[in-house]
Amino acid sequence: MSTLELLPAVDVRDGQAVRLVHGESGSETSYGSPLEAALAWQRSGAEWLHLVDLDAAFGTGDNRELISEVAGAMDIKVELSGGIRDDASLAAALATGCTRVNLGTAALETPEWVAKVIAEHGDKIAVGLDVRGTTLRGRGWTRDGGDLYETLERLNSEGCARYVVTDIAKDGTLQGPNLELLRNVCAATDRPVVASGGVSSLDDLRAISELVPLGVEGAIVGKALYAKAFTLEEALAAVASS
Ligand SMILES: O=C(O)c1ccccc1NCC(=O)[C@H](O)[C@H](O)COP(=O)(O)O
Repeated sequence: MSTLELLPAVDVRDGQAVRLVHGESGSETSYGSPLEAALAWQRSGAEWLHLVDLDAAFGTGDNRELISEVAGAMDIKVELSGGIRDDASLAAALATGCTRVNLGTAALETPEWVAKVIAEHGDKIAVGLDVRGTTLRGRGWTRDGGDLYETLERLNSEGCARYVVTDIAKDGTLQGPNLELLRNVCAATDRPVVASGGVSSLDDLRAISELVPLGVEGAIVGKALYAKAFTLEEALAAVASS
């Protein structure tokens, strides 16, 4: 069985590495320099970095130069997310040298553009399915954007390579991942799924690892690492032996 990939998260707001609760603007806890955080995860053995420009996601500006600096400093693969909604922001994201980008709002608001860039860029494009219940949320998770399973069916038919699935109710809460949601999404697609939101313990990571045969490829871990619930080295060892 393949090993679950781990993607430690660096979410950037106003130049700082932060974690939010339920993705809500204003709920930030700050964890200092994004570059230092990213380099620390790399030193600890990460193969991936999940890098988010929260200001771009919320429409409160952007951290484009800093994001580019962080991505450029990495020897590991980078997944870039936040505010990538048109040709200019996609070009800027890809120019960082990142391995892939996550589109969120655009998949809900400009589906024709998303179909076009999926056709052009293949597996450099993932779509973030950020849900409350089964309702998708866009614009920094502040606006409803349609039904999860209808959107998934459309994206499957357009050739979307991969989904990053977040239960907003769990995100940043250390309450454990929504395993049922992950199972349901895996049942509705044959594309790989990256789980995001709520990981609180090594047991959570072991539980997500059990979904690898169903199609879960990776897990994003944010708050638990910053809160020192476990180290990244411990997490990598836990998934390697699952
Ligand atoms: O990814 C986005 O575009 C985004 C937009 C608005 C609010 C939050 C957003 N992302 C948050 C993340 O990707 C978190 O890093 C990730 O879900 C980790 O969650 P957790 O392990 O619960 O801290």
